[in-house]
Order: sequence, then structure tokens, then C-alpha cells
Amino acid sequence: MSAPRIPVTVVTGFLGAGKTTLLSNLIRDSKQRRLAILVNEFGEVSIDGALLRGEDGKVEIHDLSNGLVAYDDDEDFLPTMLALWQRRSVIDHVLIETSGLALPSAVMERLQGEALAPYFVLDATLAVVDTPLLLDGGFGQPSDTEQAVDASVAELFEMQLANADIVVLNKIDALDDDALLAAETRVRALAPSIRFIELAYDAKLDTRLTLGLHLHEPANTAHRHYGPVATMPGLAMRPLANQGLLDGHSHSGLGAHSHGLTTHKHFHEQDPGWQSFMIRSKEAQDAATLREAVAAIARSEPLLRIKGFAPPQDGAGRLLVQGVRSRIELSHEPDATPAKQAQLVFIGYHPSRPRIVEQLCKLTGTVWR
Ligand SMILES: Nc1nc2c(ncn2[C@@H]2O[C@H](COP(=O)(O)OP(=O)(O)OP(=O)(O)O)[C@@H](O)[C@H]2O)c(=O)[nH]1
Repeated sequence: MSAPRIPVTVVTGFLGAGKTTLLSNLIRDSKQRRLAILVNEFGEVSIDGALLRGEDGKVEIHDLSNGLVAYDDDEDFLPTMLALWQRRSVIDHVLIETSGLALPSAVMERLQGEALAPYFVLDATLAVVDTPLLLDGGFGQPSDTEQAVDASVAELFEMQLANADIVVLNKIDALDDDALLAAETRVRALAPSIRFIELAYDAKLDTRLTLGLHLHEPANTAHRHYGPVATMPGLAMRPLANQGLLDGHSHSGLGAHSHGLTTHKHFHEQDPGWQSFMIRSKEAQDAATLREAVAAIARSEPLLRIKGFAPPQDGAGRLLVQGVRSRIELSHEPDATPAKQAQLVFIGYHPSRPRIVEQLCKLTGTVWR
């Protein structure tokens, strides 16, 4: 008898939606599953891989350097997956985090192709949504930036949703039920074929709602998608924890289905305006000064995402910088692997690298290049 195929969950979502945070929490909550995680970032250095690696030694993390995982020119994806299959006796489940600027359809197509289909089976595709941003009027930049960016970002976001089985409403900690219902309505309007909407309080999902769903297996028409929802921490008291409410669509006919895969040859592949670059400094940084500097840059440049590490001037470990649009968070992680140098990744639409370097040098009083 041939060995069972390894289930694969694809986690997609726009830049900064919370994919890595959700995965970190999943790793912590699913200790009984031996996970392999492929992390794909639009940038030359994997910040997310480093963050996930901090979680647990039992999980293996693979950084895929190509920001477009499984796209035509990604030469790493196939060998990485086949190597995982060779070690199938120690892997229960594979998770793939796509970069925020990629579509999951490329991975989904490759998994269904003849090279991988005998060994792997798509379990489900999750699209993680920055819910406050969705409610803010969508995925456009503030009004003073170009309309083209608005349209481009909105299009990518909608295509990520359209390819997903499950939409995860994330960053909902401060939202009331009316806001959640409004978000659900908006998601359903954008992606009417979505099967499930799930809520992630504090970027946490129950593993029973996330892994082992078998959504793409033909035999599973009478699927067992949800566990005992009422016992889930954090969800039981909320009106929307009633999956019947969330799940306005029929559950019947959940056999293998075609996703009607949309083309993934677009967005920054065709639009070189989308850029990602790393800026480094060998000097230790004062936390408050660096935060202010990055916040000022985020206000003045067309950036969607800033993340990275820096050695702290005071204390051990590293400073972690997390910026989504103009919201910048900086935390000191004293117990993390120390940062040898400061490395910040900037992702945006026509951002000026020289201007950002100049600002960083001026505002932090340290040398960046
Ligand atoms: N308030 C709040 N913040 C969150 C939540 N989930 C993630 N964040 C924050 O959002 C920022 C981005 O989170 P990530 O998990 O790195 O997002 P990502 O989707 O992996 O980002 P990219 O891979 O760069 O596209 C971080 O500062 C997180 O701490 C949440 O549920 N609530």
C-alpha cells in the first residue's frame, strides 16, 4: 500500500495581515503534530523565519528566498517539497506561508501537478485578513497616494480571498460584534464562494478549525470540519462563535472541487513599482529613537510594510520592529537570539531607498546603508 499523502495548508493574506503571528500561535498549540513550515517572503532576508524559529525546536522551518513561492521561476519549491516527502516519517503536516504580495494559486496548482500530487494533498487554503484595515474602507493607501496602488492592492487582496477556502478575520481584539458582522458581510461580498469565515482573537485559531480539514479530498463530502466549538477558549461567549451564523452557505458538495484558479502572473511581477529592500546598520540602536525614526519614515514614504531586528543599546537580545502601514511597533526581546546588526526590510510602492537611508541616519544618529 502506498504511503498516505502529507496534508498541506496554505496560509495567504496581504502584507502584515498576521500570517506569521497566527503560525507562531499554531506551532505553540499543536505540539502533537510534527510540522514543517515553508516561509516565503518578498525580501532578501527572512524575518518571519527567524520569528517562527524562536517558537519551538520541534518544528522545522524552511525559508524560501523567492518572494513568489511556486511561481514559474521558483526553483526551490519542488526540491524542498520532495525532500520533505523523503522524510515523511517525521512530518505530519506542511504549512506554507506565502508572501503578502503573492497569490496562493501558484502553490495550489503545483500541489495538484503531477510532480507533487502523488505525495501531497491540499488540506485547506486560509486567507488571513487585517480586519480593521478591511473595515477602514478596504485596502487602499491614504488618499494622497496614487489610485493605481489602491486598485492594485485591492485586486491582489480580492484574488487572495477568491482562492481561499477559509477567511480568517484577524486583529479583531478591539472590534465589537457589529464590526465583526460588517467585516463578514464585506468578505462575503468580495468573495462569495468562501466556505468558512473564522475569527482569530489575539491571532489565535483553534487547530481543529485549521489543520486536518480535508477540504480537498473527494471522499470527504460529509466533512467533519468543526470540532466542539463551544469548548473553544475565547470563542464560546461570542455571538459569532456560532458557526451556523458565520456559515451562511451550504456545506453540501464539499468534494474535491476546482478552485477556478486565477492567474497569478500579475501584480508586482508586472509592476516593478513594488519594491522591497533591506537597510542595515552595524550600530546598536536606542529603542525609542529607532521607533520614532521608523514611524516618521512610514509617514513620509509610500510603504506598506517594515520589519526587522536591531541590537539594543541597552540590554541583551534584539529589538523587533513591526510596521504595517503607518502603525509601528517596537519591542525588546531580551531572550531572543541576539541581533548582530540592525536589518530592516522596507516594502512599498516606489519607495526611495536613498531617502530612507538618509532619514534613518539623520533620525537615529547612527550609520545605515
Ligand atoms: N492587535 C493585533 N496585532 C496583530 C494581530 N496579529 C498580528 N498582529 C501584528 O501585526 C503585525 C504583522 O504581523 P505578522 O504576523 O508579521 O504579519 P504577516 O502577515 O506575517 O506579514 P508579512 O509576512 O510581512 O506579510 C505584527 O506587529 C503583529 O504583532 C492581532 O490579532 N492583533
